[in-house]
Amino acid sequence: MQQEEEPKHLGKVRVPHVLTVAGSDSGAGAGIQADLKACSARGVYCSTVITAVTAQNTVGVQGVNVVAEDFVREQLKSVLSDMHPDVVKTGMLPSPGIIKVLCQSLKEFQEALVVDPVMVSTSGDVLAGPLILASFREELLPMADIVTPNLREASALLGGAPLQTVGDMRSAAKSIHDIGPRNVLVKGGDLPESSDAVDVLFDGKEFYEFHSTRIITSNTHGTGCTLASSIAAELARGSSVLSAVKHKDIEKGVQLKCWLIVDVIGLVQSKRYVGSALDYSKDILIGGGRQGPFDHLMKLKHNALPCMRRPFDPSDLLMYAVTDSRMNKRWGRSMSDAVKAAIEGGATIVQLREKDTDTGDFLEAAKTCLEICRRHNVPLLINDRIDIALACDADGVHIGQSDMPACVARTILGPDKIIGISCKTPQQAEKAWIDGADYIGCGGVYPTNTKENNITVGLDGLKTVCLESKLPVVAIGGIGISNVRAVMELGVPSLKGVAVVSALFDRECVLTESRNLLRAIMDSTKAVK
Ligand SMILES: Cc1ncc(COP(=O)(O)OP(=O)(O)O)c(N)n1
Ligand SMILES: Cc1nc(C(=O)O)sc1CCOP(=O)(O)O
Ligand SMILES: [Mg+2]
Repeated sequence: MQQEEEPKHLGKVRVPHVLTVAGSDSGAGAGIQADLKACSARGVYCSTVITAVTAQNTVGVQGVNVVAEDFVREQLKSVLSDMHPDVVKTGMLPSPGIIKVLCQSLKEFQEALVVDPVMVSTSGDVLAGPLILASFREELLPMADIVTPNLREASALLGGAPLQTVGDMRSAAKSIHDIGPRNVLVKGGDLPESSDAVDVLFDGKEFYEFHSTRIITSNTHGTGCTLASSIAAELARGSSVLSAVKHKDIEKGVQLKCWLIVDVIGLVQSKRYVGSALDYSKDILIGGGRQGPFDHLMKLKHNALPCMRRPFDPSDLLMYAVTDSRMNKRWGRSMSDAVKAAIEGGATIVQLREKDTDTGDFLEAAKTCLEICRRHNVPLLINDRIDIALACDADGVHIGQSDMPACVARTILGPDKIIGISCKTPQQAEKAWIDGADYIGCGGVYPTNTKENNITVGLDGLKTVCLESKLPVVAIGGIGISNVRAVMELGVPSLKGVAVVSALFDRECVLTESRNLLRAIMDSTKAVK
């Protein structure tokens, strides 16, 4: 009997999807490249139909090569007929013919439409002439769910009178609405003499003003594309929210403008996102021109810090200092003072293990500790708290068997962060390896007062785990200057060092204890060789 074929979509999740129809920017600050990054940052898939290839950098636009209309049609057909995006977002549309082709395709497929009427680049280069303007007005705008002109574009769409006040923006929004789009967002980022940035939305009935603090930066290339893409992404994500809101309100018998609610929320979120990315990117340097790109994913600076993070090196586990807030309190020192002293005494890796510190205080202290660690090229891990590790961009986390599963932590933290897992058995060590951990902590080697109800595995238990482990091992639990030799002299290659809490931090002078312990570790490793 022939087996029935399993439906291809079974068990798969459909993800929100924006198609951008725009030009490529070789400098990657605007255009297709900005749209891809913005959608990715907002958690939405982005497909691309390229209308033109520009030679462009932070100085300006040096050249434009328009893609043939037929080939734009072919790209549109490929994406729309197969991938069914939720929203189409347009950017640079360099010829009336391309606008016509796009409008024909959109009529066939009926997706929601966000139009960013790109006419003048932020460097001042004109990207669309009068014929294109006419096509925008006559063909594309009447189909748009939302159009997002800046002051110059709004002025161009309406015959050229400059917009100088919020009042002018309101009138312009209304006049553009008369052309046919359902919503008009006039962006006032360039409005003269205003301390905050004001955007005006008109939905055909009411005006909404969105105020945000103006961010003083020259890294603004691609802001318009990014905002429009982000709005498209929010719309793509919101299609299910929309039906949920509708359903709830029909049940309550309340009349609500559902589309607008979703859209206004989406706009606020989009503006907030662009503001955060601009603020983050104020001090990044890419290119020598007047207007640089910004960092859509807000990650680039991490790699540019003076002490760059390096890949995990198992020999970092040699003397692993694990902090304890109660001990620091007892001895009247801050977390960062304790960390600094341990590092100066030779700690090769640090873990912040703070069981009773408030989240806000923990985060601030972690940032300070991270600066110290980066300066000394010592990795900093956070115990249990993946949120804190992410928030301060620590080098990784240490988690136990009852904490978040390591494979989930790996998904959240990505491939570059260090993940350590506590293991007491070879089976746990095997699972840690499968789950993508970088090292395991094995203990308690000796009884300890630092961790309540901790099972002691002894030197034998440690040795068994080390012999089976495919990952490097650090020993923990009751280890100090008096017994470190016995641990290190097990001489199993996977055993890379010892992790200690009280032997360093429940002492008067962390620096002295660290130096002495390191000397003892070094002596015992020499003895093993
Ligand atoms: C290096 C190292 N090894 C083991 C542990 C213990 O982690 P866990 O089992 O999650 O217990 P808590 O530390 O969270 O009490 C560790 N922290 N570090
Ligand atoms: C945090 C921790 N984990 C352990 C384990 O066995 O997994 S023992 C332990 C406490 C270690 O503190 P001290 O060095 O003061 O004994
Ligand atoms: Mg834990």
